[in-house]
Amino acid sequence: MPVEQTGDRIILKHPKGSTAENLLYGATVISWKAADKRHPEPFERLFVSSKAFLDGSKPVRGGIPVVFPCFGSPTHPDHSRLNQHGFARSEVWKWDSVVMDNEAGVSVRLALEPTAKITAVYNKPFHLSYVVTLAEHQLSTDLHVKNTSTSQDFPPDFLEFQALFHNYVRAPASEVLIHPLQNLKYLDKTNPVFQGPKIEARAGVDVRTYTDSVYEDAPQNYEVTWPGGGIALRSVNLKDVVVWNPRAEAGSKIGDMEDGGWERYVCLEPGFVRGFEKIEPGRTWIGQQVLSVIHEERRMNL
Ligand SMILES: O=P(O)(O)OC[C@H]1O[C@H](O)[C@H](O)[C@@H](O)[C@@H]1O
Repeated sequence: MPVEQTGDRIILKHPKGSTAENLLYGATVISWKAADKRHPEPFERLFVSSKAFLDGSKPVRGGIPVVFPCFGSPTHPDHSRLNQHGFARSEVWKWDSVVMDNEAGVSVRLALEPTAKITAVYNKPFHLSYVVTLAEHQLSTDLHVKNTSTSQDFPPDFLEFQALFHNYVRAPASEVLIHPLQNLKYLDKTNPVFQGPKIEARAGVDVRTYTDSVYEDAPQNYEVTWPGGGIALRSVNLKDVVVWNPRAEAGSKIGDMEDGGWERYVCLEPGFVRGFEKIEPGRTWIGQQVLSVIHEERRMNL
């Protein structure tokens, strides 16, 4: 069976050998295994901390948590009672359907609607659906956000939100380079005194020191490479991108981070996180990303 649902998770298997695993909790992708031309056996492409909680008691430290409707601490009045990064990553989503099941891709849809628990902290009408698609060398995730308000009032009952895919890309963190981010404006969240905006001077961005940078109006087409491997990331409607690695400086203070875990991943997170996306009643917004295996050695010349 290309799609298997066990109690709390969904397993996708592509006929060419790649696999993915999705928890209903947070709709979090916790595993994506894919081969490349040099390694014909599929291997893990995402990082999940060995100390991560997978039982629904805490957002998963790793994989691809879905951030909605706020990124970081809430700044919008509609989000004032929410935790950091919102509720989508810490609610149990519903299984919806198999969207596609052929050589082109194996694809499933999960959904999240207001529950009493959500409404107690976020009283806005919405419907989320999340489509995860596995191809031989690719994983795509699409978040559909619908404003389900039927209000005819003026001004309209807008749904205002931020959204982001918090990808923990498994990689030798001390050796990765991410590009193209040069000349982009970014906020440096590691700096308690002056966050910016600053301008990125580097052709290839590394994470050898504690990094938490929010790039604005980015190209939505990136590569993270290291000697012997890499992942390409393309996004749609996610104009910003965050690069995060806590290193020991901040990582050693994260309770569910395994020792030295920061050496084994870089977070490359496409999102709409500067300002707010705003949709009218009845309207749907779609944010999408495609993660692709890079097959050949593609080291930047810096
Ligand atoms: O610990 P979490 O709530 O999962 O957040 C983990 C990280 O997420 C993003 O990358 C933010 O830019 C960071 O500031 C934050 O530390």
